[in-house]
Amino acid sequence: MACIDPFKSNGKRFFHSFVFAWQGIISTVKSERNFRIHLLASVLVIIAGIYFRISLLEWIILFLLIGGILALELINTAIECVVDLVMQKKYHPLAKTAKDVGAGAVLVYVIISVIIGILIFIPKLTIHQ
Ligand SMILES: Nc1ncnc2c1ncn2[C@@H]1O[C@H](COP(=O)(O)OP(=O)(O)OP(=O)(O)O)[C@@H](O)[C@H]1O
Repeated sequence: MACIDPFKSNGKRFFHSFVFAWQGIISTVKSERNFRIHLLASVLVIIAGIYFRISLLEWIILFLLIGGILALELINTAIECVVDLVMQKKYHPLAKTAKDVGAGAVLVYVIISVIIGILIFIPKLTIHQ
């Protein structure tokens, strides 16, 4: 939360915000199987990019897609946590909508990323044969 501790120096606050963000990423890696799958897929895509010697523009596109998926998955996890915290195991159609829409956002980005990945790598596969 902004301005929660006015006595902390700006430098310390800046450093702490990195530590908290890193803690959020680590807890998502530990708790979310989908996030781990996306991380593994990202590593495989990077290895494929090195193997096929893709262009600078293709690297930029790939990193935008990888970063987008991981960031969206983190936001989706945050939505799930807030819903679970508020609902305390109670059922509500709006809680379902919130979770399903968050998951849908990730799915849309994954589908687009797969299509772009195919457009980048399929021509390279045919050239290599
Ligand atoms: N409190 C709730 N009220 C209504 N529907 C819910 C609630 N919690 C989860 N759901 C719905 O139940 C289904 C499964 O949810 P669940 O929480 O098990 O998985 P998730 O959070 O969507 O994803 P993950 O696999 O990452 O845990 C989803 O359709 C979700 O929208």
